[in-house]
Amino acid sequence: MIHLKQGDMFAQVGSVIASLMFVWAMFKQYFPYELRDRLEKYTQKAFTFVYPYIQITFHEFIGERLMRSEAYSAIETYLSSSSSMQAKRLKAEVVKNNQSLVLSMDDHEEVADEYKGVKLWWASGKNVFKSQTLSFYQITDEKRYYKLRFHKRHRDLIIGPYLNHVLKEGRALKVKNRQRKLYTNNGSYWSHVVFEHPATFKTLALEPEKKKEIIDDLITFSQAEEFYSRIGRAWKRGYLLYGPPGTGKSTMVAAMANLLNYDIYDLELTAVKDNTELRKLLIETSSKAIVVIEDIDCSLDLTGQRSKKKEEEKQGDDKEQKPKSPKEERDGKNSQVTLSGLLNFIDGLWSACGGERLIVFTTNFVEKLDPALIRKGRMDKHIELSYCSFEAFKVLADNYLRLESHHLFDKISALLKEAKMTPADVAEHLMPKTVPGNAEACLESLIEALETAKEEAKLKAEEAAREKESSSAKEEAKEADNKDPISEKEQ
Ligand SMILES: Nc1ncnc2c1ncn2[C@@H]1O[C@H](COP(=O)(O)OP(=O)(O)OP(=O)(O)O)[C@@H](O)[C@H]1O
Repeated sequence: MIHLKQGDMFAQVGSVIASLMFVWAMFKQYFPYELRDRLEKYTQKAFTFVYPYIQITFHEFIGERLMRSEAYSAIETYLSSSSSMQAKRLKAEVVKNNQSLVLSMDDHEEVADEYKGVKLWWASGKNVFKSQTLSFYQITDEKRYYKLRFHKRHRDLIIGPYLNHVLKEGRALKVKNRQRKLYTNNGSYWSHVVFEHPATFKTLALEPEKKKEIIDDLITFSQAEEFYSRIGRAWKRGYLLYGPPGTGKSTMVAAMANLLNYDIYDLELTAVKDNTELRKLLIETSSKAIVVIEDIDCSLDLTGQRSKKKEEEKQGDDKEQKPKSPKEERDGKNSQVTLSGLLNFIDGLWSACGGERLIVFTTNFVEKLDPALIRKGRMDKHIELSYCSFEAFKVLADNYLRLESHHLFDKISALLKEAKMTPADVAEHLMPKTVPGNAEACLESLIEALETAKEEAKLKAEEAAREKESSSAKEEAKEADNKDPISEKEQ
């Protein structure tokens, strides 16, 4: 308490001195130059001696390119929590898809803060510049700043731990309030929309143990900044999601982003001209992001590029390159991104810029991918998403029909073991077709579809067995024909 009163007293002394300084600034021109210089030197000394406060200014813009300062915006967010309680004039900003309001102090307001029993003051202000005159209009430019004032005896505490605390809190609040984005690239530029996919791990149809393992892995990653820096690795992790179409690969990417509160950069590789453009796109991604390349096997002709190249070299294939067909052009075969460019994108020197990034590839044909692309260290975790199991079905039944058990579940469990059906197909049957929904009708429709799928699978298996039999009979006949007639005679 005494401390705070002392602080207030100093603040008053400070403001008297500041007024004197102002008067001095007005009248100093009437003094001879030499005297003025000396007077100024001694008044500065006296001022710092009497005025016991340190003042730090944080400008809104920094650098030659006038980038918005990260520290300024973290301070702005930090102060939004305390200033809304104290300041009388506030600015309002709507965030999170128009669902919440963030208040911050308006220009020329002052609020007090306290850290470990030490009081300090934050003031907001702005400088207005008249930059250009355009016919009748005067263009003005505003540059805002925050000023932090504290007693000089607390210098070490404020410059070190307190400012770190402000920046950390401010960044954390910003992440909490931010509206997440879904980016896509148009050539070498990212454009975005607000990311609003509702998928979560709770709604994802997957075996519980597998789900838990993935969630634990993701959370461990997101909290492992220190670990990654200790072991000297860039703070990023690669996920390869593979499996047939409709097994939830894209849904899982959305669930990952929702779990970790990350943005998604959906990279359309076929629209990227070359490796340089790819690197530029990578540099422009922020941290706390998932960079996803969907259907990587179709994106570019990267599959087994190395082995193909070797084969060509062996054959001494020096044929002239054929002109590309319109389909090839459309499919992005005109992109000059190479496998090595993509490998560099994943774990080259540039990949460490930004940090806290997941790189996710999805594919239906994992066996087609070049092993170098998916080796551990690049794609650290390989996750297979497959046909719907009974455990996965139970998640869908709970989501779609609010059913935890039903007398038809046993039948469905038995059928799912024999018939292959993707979660997407199962989900389609569980979609209510009437209002109000009829759960039993949905389950029966699923059973019917599973029985058909089972029948089809049986027919396919029989046909495959017949084909195998006839081809081995053909092989045997061929072998008999090729047998040496002399050795046969001898026998
Ligand atoms: N495991 C799952 N859990 C919940 N819903 C799923 C799951 N798999 C598929 N679905 C549903 O099926 C639809 C298609 O799924 P999704 O696009 O994620 O599959 P995919 O594996 O990415 O397919 P593709 O390989 O064709 O891109 C989704 O809208 C989702 O509702």
